[in-house]
Amino acid sequence: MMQQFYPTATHNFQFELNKDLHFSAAHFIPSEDAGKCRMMHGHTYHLNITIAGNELDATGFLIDFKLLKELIHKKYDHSVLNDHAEFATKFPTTELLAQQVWQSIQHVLKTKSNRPDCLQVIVRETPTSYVVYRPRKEDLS
Ligand SMILES: Nc1nc2c(c(=O)[nH]1)N=C([C@H](O)[C@H](O)COP(=O)(O)OP(=O)(O)OP(=O)(O)O)CN2
Ligand SMILES: [Zn+2]
Repeated sequence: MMQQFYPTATHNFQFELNKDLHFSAAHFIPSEDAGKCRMMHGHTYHLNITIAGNELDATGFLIDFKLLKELIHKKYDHSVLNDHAEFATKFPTTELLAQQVWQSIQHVLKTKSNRPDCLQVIVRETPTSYVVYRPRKEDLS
């Protein structure tokens, strides 16, 4: 688990939920600028996902923690990130993975009647490197 202090997303929602999850995957960055990362290699990616909203569902959930894990872990664990359709025309950098995770989650949140939003995705690729992705206001529901 990414047990540390996280950068925080500022907002005025009443409820904020955070989910830590991790998955193992391989990738390569086939760019001249990527140095040794042009070669296939693997990481255990550690993620922190922030969801916020003012309304809960009938169960009293903002969103089920389990759903977030299912969405992301099932999709990427023990896979080659470059093989996924979303990385057919772009490289699976930490930045673009964080953006993609946000898009996958927000797509599902939009179907929920209580309409929570994903405000932040942190992807840690190595013990010393991580990215924080936050949507623009106009990207939210
Ligand atoms: N802005 C980005 N820079 C780099 C990315 C990236 O996704 N976004 N990715 C890589 C490589 O994939 C690499 O796996 C991670 O790089 P790095 O943090 O440099 O890994 P090291 O273990 O070598 O880092 P130390 O400084 O030795 O801890 C490269 N750059
Ligand atoms: Zn890498």
